[in-house]
Amino acid sequence: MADAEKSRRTGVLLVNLGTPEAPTPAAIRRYLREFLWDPRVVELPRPLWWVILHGVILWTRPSKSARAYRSIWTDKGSPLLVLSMNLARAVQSELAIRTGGEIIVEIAMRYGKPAIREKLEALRNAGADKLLILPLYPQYSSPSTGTVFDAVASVLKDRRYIPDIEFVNEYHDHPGYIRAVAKRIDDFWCDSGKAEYLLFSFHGLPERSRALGDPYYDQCHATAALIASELNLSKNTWQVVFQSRFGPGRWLRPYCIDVLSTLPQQGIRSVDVVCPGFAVDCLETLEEIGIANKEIFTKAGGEQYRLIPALNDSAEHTRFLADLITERLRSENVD
Ligand SMILES: C=CC1=C(C)c2cc3[nH]c(cc4nc(cc5[nH]c(cc1n2)c(C)c5CCC(=O)O)C(CCC(=O)O)=C4C)c(C)c3C=C
Ligand SMILES: [Fe+2]
Ligand SMILES: [Fe+2]
Repeated sequence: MADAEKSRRTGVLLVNLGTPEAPTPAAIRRYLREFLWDPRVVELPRPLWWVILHGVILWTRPSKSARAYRSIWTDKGSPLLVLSMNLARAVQSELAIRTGGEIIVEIAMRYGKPAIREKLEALRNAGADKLLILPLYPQYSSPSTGTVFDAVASVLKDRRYIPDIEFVNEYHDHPGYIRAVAKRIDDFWCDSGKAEYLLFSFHGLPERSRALGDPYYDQCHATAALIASELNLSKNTWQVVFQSRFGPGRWLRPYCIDVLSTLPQQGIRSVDVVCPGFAVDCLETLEEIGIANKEIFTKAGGEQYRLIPALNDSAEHTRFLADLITERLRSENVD
């Protein structure tokens, strides 16, 4: 390809969290060592956290998590990785139809493989001199979105030439995203009937992050309210909860498990749970929400409990992300 032709290409890097390479304690230990050492993920002073992480967490958590990962692992690997790769392929095809070969899409994981460094190299080698970084987190938080920026900056720090860069830091209220999730829920209800109550469950965050200015809590509430309004849900039929608490401190509330264990006492026997903070299904949706929390609700007297799948590589998700990417690239050209 001629150089002039090459230099017109834009590289899109989709980034998700990352996942262990196998559902084994050893692989999970390697994954957690990298993930939990990120200062945006655990903000304790380094020497203290090093002792806790290496002295306690990495000895206890991997075998417990291995059981959870084994319950959701597929023939092709971890759902988070498989579904993220399928989604990236679908977005690449959609953009190829819309723009020819002008936009190249890659998927990287913040922790583990495929690494951000490797995929940024691949985009450079493919002739992309303009980059759009799109973390697959609809709501901004420092430990999810913020750390993607750190990782990209750390790769580019070693380069002489810094490409033109666009960083999408959130899309929590984008009308296309809201419509896509609302349609997902509506399709689920058309196929399988509607529960009495809908829980919007988001990954938790330490309460302290909110106090320090992280917009995550407000953005989660805004996303849920917009979806509820798109679906015309009445006020007392849905609520926002937070899941996946880690460690002993106070995290964003109400906790999903607390609400699930009290709903049956309030006469609510059937619940659907949707997770609009997760672009694709993963351990936190499939195991924690889909399996473990179902048991909590049933034990408390609940009768019907269902997890509504994430957008994954659906046509609605693919089209929305392709729209978001083209909008952002177009607005960058206009400015
Ligand atoms: C919105 C996205 C996420 C935020 C915010 C987030 C914050 C956060 N997470 C932990 C600790 C753990 N998270 C784990 C799994 C996990 N977390 C996210 C997303 C967000 N995390 C996803 C998509 C997953 C699933 C990964 C997969 O392989 O499918 C885990 C590991 C699993 C386990 O052992 O339970 C931990 C640990 C903290 C401490 C934190 C913010 C401070
Ligand atoms: Fe997490
Ligand atoms: Fe979890």
